Amino acid sequence: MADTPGIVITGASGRMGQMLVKAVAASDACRLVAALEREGHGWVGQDVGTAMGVPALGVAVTDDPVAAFAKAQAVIDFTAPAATVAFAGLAAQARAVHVIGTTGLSAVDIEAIDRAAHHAVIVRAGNMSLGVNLLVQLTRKVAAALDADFDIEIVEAHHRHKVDAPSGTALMLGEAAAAGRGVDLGEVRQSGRDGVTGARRRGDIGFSAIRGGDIVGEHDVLFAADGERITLRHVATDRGVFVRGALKAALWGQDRDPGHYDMMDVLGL
Ligand SMILES: NC(=O)C1=CN([C@@H]2O[C@H](COP(=O)(O)OP(=O)(O)OC[C@H]3O[C@@H](n4cnc5c(N)ncnc54)[C@H](O)[C@@H]3O)[C@@H](O)[C@H]2O)C=CC1
Ligand SMILES: O=C(O)C1=N[C@H](C(=O)O)C[C@H](O)C1
Repeated sequence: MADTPGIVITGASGRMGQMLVKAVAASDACRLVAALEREGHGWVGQDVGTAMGVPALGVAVTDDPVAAFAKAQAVIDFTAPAATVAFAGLAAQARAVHVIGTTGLSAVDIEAIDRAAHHAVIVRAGNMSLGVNLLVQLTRKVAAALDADFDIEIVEAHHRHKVDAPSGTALMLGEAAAAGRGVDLGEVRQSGRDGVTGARRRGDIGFSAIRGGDIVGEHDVLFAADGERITLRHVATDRGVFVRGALKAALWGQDRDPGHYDMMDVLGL
């Protein structure tokens, strides 16, 4: 239907991109208006459905973000940091809602996204699933209830293709644990122990990353004290949980005031 929001999917050939293209094309609540890939990608110019090996969807893959965003009310973006920063500026110029799932963003990247959010709605989260966003809240509460006798360790596991560590989700959980404890994560973050590291520093928040096979995404927050342990765990077995969250965010963002939002805002948590 022409009056539903038009959506662009960036990184259309990616693991998330392909699932998002299919979900938008199948939805009654929005329309697929463009599928974007990087310049030189073999899919550019082909129908995105045909390229994915499903029936044609009547949308050719493009490498022109300006033309694609001009047709859209929302851009759903699971690509890579440099692309996402560029898309934030272009989506803001087009006044399209920009849903950002990309992880591995630096502090400088996030500042650039903040600037774009003065002009348009941006919803950004290292994890779009309902379950993880609830786990973030639980982590903050448990960390606030316990003192530093409980060592906090965050363990994440992902597929062999993932390029960033710790995962965006692990960092969300670490930020929540630090906030619950009333400390700055930057002061207590401990990533990548190797060699003679010395004993654990009281109050540190540790991160460990496992990479292998086709693991979709698993996160444990461990609170370990003398004589007892608590583990909070989320296991994603299907990327559909991220797709559902991203579509929800794209629709939620319509007619909102410009700003940099997250999935807590979208889910009302
Ligand atoms: N927030 C969340 O809930 C989730 C976040 N992610 C994040 O999303 C990102 C993508 O993940 P995957 O789909 O597994 O990766 P992928 O590598 O399968 O897909 C990325 C796609 O982006 C495309 N791309 C890169 N630069 C581009 C550009 N300049 N213009 C257009 N397309 C470009 C690539 O060609 C590729 O097709 C990662 O940062 C990942 O951590 C993944 C799943 C859930
Ligand atoms: O790269 C992935 O696959 C995922 N990335 C996100 C992250 O970095 O936390 C979310 C999810 O865990 C899958």
